[in-house]
Amino acid sequence: MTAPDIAFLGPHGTFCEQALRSLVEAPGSALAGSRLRPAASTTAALDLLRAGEVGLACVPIESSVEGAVPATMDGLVEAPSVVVVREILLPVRFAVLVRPGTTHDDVRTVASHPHGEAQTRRWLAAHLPAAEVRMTPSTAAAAAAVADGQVDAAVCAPVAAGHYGLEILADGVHDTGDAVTRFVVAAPAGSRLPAPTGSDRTSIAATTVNEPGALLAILTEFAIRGVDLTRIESRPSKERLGTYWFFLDGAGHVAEPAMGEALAALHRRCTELRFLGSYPRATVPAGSTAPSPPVAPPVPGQGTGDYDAAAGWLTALRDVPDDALGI
Ligand SMILES: O=C(O)C(=O)C[C@]1(C(=O)O)C=C[C@@H](O)C=C1
Repeated sequence: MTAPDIAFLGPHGTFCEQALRSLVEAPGSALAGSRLRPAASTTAALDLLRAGEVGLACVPIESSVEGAVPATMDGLVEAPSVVVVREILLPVRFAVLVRPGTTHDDVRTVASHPHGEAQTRRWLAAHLPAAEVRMTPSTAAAAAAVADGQVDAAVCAPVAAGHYGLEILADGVHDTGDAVTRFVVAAPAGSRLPAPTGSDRTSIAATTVNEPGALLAILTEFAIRGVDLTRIESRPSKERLGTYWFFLDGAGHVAEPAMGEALAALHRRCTELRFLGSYPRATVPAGSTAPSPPVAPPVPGQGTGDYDAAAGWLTALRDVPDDALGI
């Protein structure tokens, strides 16, 4: 199989590119040799995937400091469907980059991605209080804008300095230490899912009727099967005010009975249900001081073996020979 082209949030020098490279350049990666194609936004990266111009798209989905990336959440539920096949956790460290020779006093404008700005807001207020802050579609787009002379400084990844011929004015810039951003790699719906590893995550998006307890009923389908929910978000359905997509991530793989049964129950219960993928749970790379996300202990009686035993018991109850006594 030839390695697929992969779109990512560009231009070159984004955290997204670093995250993707950590996957593609890992020893033995099935993606070695993939062509990486920068896209102007997360929406554009997912559009390239939907248009069939790339086989995969890597986009940021959430930050430990700033939360969800709304454009990605919205992009994941659009039609035609896509599925997440990998997640990547990347510790993020920001630098302030400037054109060579620029000093603190020269900085009148500073640009970054909204998540970059949100993670360095207090630092900027303390160190560049007079600078006007502008938003760009990515942190590397901010670095490119500095190189073009459109702004004086960018809050971005230190690697962007090499891409755009910039200098580091300040490094290790953050308001909250040990920030981690989570990225996902999406494939067209119908792609073969990664096999269960024993430590997986499944993502779905669901809509439901507006009645008391409707969301609780969804959550209950996971709770009664011992599925640890790792994230819940809502986004407007965009049809009218007050209607939402609920995005849920849970520990487990759709191929496992607990998760599979929970999803089947949601299929009966929800107005709309989108399966957004089952993929291995990522951990923060070794060497980082940032902690990996917590993992809940397994719930007794809810393992695959327990489900198999229960299914066998039920089959035996039902499987009565045709000539057996009865009424
Ligand atoms: O702009 C980038 O470099 C990105 O990869 C996006 C992104 C994000 O969406 O959160 C990734 C990491 C940082 O938190 C800031 C920006």
